[in-house]
Amino acid sequence: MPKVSIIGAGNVGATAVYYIAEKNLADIVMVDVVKGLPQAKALDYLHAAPMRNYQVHILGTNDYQDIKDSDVVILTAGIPRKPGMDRMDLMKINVDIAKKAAQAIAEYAPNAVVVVVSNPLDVIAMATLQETGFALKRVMGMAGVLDATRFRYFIAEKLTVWPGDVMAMVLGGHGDTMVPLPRYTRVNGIPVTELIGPEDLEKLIDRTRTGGGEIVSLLKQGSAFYAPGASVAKMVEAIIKDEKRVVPVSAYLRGEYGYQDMFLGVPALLGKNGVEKILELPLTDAEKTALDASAKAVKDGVDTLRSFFSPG
Ligand SMILES: NC(=O)c1ccc[n+]([C@@H]2O[C@H](COP(=O)([O-])OP(=O)(O)OC[C@H]3O[C@@H](n4cnc5c(N)ncnc54)[C@H](O)[C@@H]3O)[C@@H](O)[C@H]2O)c1
Ligand SMILES: O=C(O)C[C@H](O)C(=O)O
Repeated sequence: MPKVSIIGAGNVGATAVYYIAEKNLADIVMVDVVKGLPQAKALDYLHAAPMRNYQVHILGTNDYQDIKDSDVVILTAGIPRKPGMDRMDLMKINVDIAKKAAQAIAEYAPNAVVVVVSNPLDVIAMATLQETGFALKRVMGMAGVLDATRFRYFIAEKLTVWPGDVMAMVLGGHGDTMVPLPRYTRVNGIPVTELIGPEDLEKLIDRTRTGGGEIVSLLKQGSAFYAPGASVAKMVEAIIKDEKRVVPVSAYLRGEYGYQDMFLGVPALLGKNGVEKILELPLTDAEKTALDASAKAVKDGVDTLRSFFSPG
């Protein structure tokens, strides 16, 4: 049985456990700094095993050593935002948490593929890559799967069609500058641009961009976790089953789309080795301009990250 470890047994971490266990994908280890929390959640899940036919084991622990030899490690440790906050406002606290987790991952799970979830996503992915020293393709961020499923849902709701029939692509950083791409979005093969007019489509794009924020303002404290947990499980499945799925992933770029030395959401082929290939889509001038703006927002975040660690 493959082994998946989830650092952070909060809302996203524990929800990802649910989806992974429901599909019997892997043995799961949940690590958290809060004493008793991961143990209680693991036990609670195991109590459901007879009814839900779980064949996987679930361990809750405060000891990073238990992630030993994991195939995949998911990093969800960190604080979520509150209404009025931008994801970048979480950087200082979450970078420190991510660095500690990354050191433990490098020590105990040196062969793992790492999926970063903590925000600001594309910046924390960079910090995790630096701290683990892992091969570039073995560290990635989860964002595009979530942003695309939101776009898919909003389109399906508008058209009253089966949500699974909508396939969408969202590129860029995981912030309000993300770039949903209607030209690469289809309803069972039909371009969405044939089915929804430009004005209505623009409204759905805006709602996708601010989809996380909409939930933050409704919840009042904390952020989304059901769809994020399901997005994590989809990526875990693609990796451990070596599915070679094409999904938007925050991947380290070395010149793709014209960007260097940064994580950004791009379509990628996901398999047992991590990000096995980055697919470069032809973009119109308007799409590229929007992606440039999104990349700039991420780059500014990475510059801030560097300033935290520069001497003086
Ligand atoms: N990438 C995305 O699309 C996406 C989606 C949703 C949430 N997020 C981000 O994920 C993060 C977690 O969100 P959440 O709703 O689960 O928050 P949460 O507060 O419910 O859970 C976070 C957990 O991390 C734990 N933690 C803190 N420091 C730790 C450490 N050093 N080691 C292990 N565990 C530690 C906390 O005790 C807590 O249980 C936030 O930063 C949030 O912004 C990202
Ligand atoms: O919006 C947030 O802060 C959490 C997450 O990034 C999301 O998109 O739901």
